[in-house]
Amino acid sequence: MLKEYSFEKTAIQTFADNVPLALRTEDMQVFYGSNHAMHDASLSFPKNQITALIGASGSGKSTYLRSLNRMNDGIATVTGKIWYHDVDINEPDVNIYEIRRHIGMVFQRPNPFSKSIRENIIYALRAEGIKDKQVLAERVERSLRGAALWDEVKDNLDKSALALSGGQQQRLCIARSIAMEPDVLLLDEPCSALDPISTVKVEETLAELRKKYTIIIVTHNMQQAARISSQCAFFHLGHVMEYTPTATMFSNPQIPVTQDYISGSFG
Ligand SMILES: Nc1ncnc2c1ncn2[C@@H]1O[C@H](COP(=O)(O)OP(=O)(O)OP(=O)(O)O)[C@@H](O)[C@H]1O
Repeated sequence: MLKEYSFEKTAIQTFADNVPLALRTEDMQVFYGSNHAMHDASLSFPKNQITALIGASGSGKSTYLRSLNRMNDGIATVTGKIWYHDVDINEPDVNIYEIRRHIGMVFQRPNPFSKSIRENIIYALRAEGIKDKQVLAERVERSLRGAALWDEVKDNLDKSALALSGGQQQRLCIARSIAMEPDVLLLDEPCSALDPISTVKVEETLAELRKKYTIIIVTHNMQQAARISSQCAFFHLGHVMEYTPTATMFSNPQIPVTQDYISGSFG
């Protein structure tokens, strides 16, 4: 039986004024009808770092992540503020397509379009009005290199994306996201459908991408969170309970619920 923990006792780090932030939420609450799925989530995400969101199934990690680029529009009611630079992107009048250009998302299951590798990358760019062949070719190469896929596919860009392995497809989805040159990349358990070798490739890719992008990743895999993230947020039953440097979370968790989760008592 799951112990009851106090939601009053949390350990949430904030950052000094001189730490540049890519994104910040203030008192975010999410409701699916009458289900209050996320309570008072106030977190800051430093630029060019990887932040991992961890917690048991149903704790609200995806709900929180999806709210960051308004993917919950029409599905849930999200209140509170989501600061991207000086703009509260949770305001109804902001352009959500524009937001998603800056805050891209990669999903759990690789979901390439049923088109060629090249087309997967340039589809959205064309929709943005980029027509110049040279520019498109450069973006294809840059994005595939960024996602550490270029060497494996450069001679087969017209091959169907669906013929790639699962791990390659996921890196193609990352390439598709970074082709839009976002600032922030949200990843919802991007490795859960991948084998260990593909997982290592994706993790290496993320470590490289961090130099250019801010990354927020949901993962069930605590070893993965420990390997790749600078800070970690632990979610429990729709509450952010602890947000600390990753080394602290795994070696010296601050509150009982995190200690129990990390030590495998539940989840
Ligand atoms: N589309 C939806 N409609 C209604 N309720 C939802 C929806 N998505 C999530 N929920 C509810 O919100 C709560 C949090 O779910 P969420 O998927 O965010 O958790 P999670 O921590 O990401 O779980 P998992 O690790 O299993 O993906 C759960 O009670 C879930 O049933």
